[in-house]
Amino acid sequence: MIRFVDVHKSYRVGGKDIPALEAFSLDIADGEVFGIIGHSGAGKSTLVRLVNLLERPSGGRILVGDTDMTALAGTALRAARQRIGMIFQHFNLLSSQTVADNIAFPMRLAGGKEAKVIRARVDELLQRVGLEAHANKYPSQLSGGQKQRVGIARALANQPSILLCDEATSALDPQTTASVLELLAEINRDLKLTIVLITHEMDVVRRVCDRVAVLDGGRIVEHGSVADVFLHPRHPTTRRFVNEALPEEAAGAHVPYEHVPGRILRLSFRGEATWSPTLGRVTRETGVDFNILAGRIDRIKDLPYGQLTLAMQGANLDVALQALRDAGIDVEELAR
Ligand SMILES: Nc1ncnc2c1ncn2[C@@H]1O[C@H](COP(=O)(O)OP(=O)(O)OP(=O)(O)O)[C@@H](O)[C@H]1O
Repeated sequence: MIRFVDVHKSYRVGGKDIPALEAFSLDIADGEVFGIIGHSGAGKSTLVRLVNLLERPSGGRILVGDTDMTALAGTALRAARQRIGMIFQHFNLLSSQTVADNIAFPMRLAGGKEAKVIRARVDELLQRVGLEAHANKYPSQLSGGQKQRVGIARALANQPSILLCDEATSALDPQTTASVLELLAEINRDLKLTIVLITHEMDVVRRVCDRVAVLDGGRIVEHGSVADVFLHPRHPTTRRFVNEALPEEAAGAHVPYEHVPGRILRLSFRGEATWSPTLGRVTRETGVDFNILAGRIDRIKDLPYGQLTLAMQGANLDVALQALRDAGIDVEELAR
């Protein structure tokens, strides 16, 4: 568990304390992939760097498991940091060292391991990130995606229980982003490692995260399961992020409703409900008519979901809507 208790952070700039993060409390559970999304300057990097105390909070406490990180210094802090791996947007690899030496670096730094143990661990990590054939190359000979894989292998070297990802896919093209996110999801599943991932893209959150916090101007404005936040964003900032990932036109938001007869409703289906013919059954049983204005089926991490924007009409419409809700479908009225 990573626990932030009433944490806040200011930076001293020109003799003044400028707040970067307002007081917040947040729990991140063991083994989850937790996303932190926000625009530039929202405080994401500050938040993630508080976990391993690369930044010290101005107030409050940060607990990692039973350890109060804010109470640590010196050797104890270095030991605690070894249990927290980190990857970066620009990879931060040592350009004069080979891939294998970059991966071995944190183990050499920590000390106490024989060269052959380090070599075996490097081989294992190269295999995990799919870079067996590149051990003796230098970072400049690798693609961006391969560099980030080296960054991931290096972050895992000392068998951390937490992996912090600071905009880890922001410098990568969409296809490479997808493969790096897949690798992170696999690592989370196999190693039961907690991942804290910061990003400015909702699509990254949708693909890999279990829960998400939305940061705006140094405040957490919304947090919850990705399915809840993604399908029912409440705060305007969250809505903007979701709309960037799912352009509103695709959800039917710009259909001129005034010319469409009936009530305009958005139905959201999750999991099993995505595949069952509930809409057909309910409309048949209640004699309600519907017209599909927009729709999609996709996944939020491993959860299939669907959203349909419908114009519905009929004397039994309220009965039909209740039957849909009873079947576990979220029903939102967009216009009457
Ligand atoms: N070392 C620092 N000294 C002074 N101010 C800082 C420092 N680091 C960050 N800030 C300020 O704190 C606020 C939050 O910055 P932070 O880097 O955490 O945001 P961010 O959401 O990660 O943005 P980006 O995506 O651009 O990195 C910003 O106003 C920034 O200017």
